Amino acid sequence: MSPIPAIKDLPHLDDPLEDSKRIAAYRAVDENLDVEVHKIIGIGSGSTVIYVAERLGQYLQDERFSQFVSKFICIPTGFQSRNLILENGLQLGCIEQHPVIDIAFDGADEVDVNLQLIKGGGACLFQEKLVSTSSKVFIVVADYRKKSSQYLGSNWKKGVPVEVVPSAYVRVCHDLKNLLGAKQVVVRQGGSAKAGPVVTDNNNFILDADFGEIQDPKMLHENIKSLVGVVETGLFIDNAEKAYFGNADGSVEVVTN
Ligand SMILES: O=C(CO)[C@H](O)[C@H](O)COP(=O)(O)O
Repeated sequence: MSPIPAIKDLPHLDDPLEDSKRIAAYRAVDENLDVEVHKIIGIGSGSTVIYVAERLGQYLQDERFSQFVSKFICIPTGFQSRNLILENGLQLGCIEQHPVIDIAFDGADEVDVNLQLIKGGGACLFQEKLVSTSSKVFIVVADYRKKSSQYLGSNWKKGVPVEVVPSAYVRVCHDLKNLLGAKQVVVRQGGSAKAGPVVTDNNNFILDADFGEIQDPKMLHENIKSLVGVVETGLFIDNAEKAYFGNADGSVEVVTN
């Protein structure tokens, strides 16, 4: 057993960007987790949420909190998230058994002033949305680059991620361009790690649809969702309660809805 490291005493990591992710995640956990109340915890995906799971692992090692945290059931948003839960000694659960989650933490690709989000840069958007919309409280953890300068699409230039059923991808590409006005739609590729498209944890494809700056993310989400073949969009609407943005100087900006 060892007490949770105090944030002010943490040694710097090799990369200041990593410091900013870690400080956002640690602060988000410390300020929002109530070990006596929260029992079912959603754990998102990406490089920032790694530090959320790490912090929960530290709580588990602290004798003041261990009896509570050892009983937490953590609900993953995909393969990576599942491994984070296990690697940090936390109990893994599934959303079929726990459809109501007390609190969830996840990263984001861009966050606007109203806490509307673009997510899905890691291709986990469907399960991330399932978990975040099943949570009583949803907290976003991000580094400073994710804070939108104005509209969604100002910072994240890769387009809105859209998860589609594989047999429908050509039809959805067509509809995104011709019905909804996307400037460009690409089928996300595995790159050097895989010839051909990325296949999600749900065996679907991801389309990245460039709509430029998005003035009405709610309407765009609803329009995309209405297309046949679309499983889910990476626009997370009216869901996040707070966002923690870590800065390179070690400060954290907290935005609340
Ligand atoms: O939506 C996601 C994965 O689908 C991630 O949460 C998002 O890409 C942010 O990742 P990171 O914390 O690495 O910046």
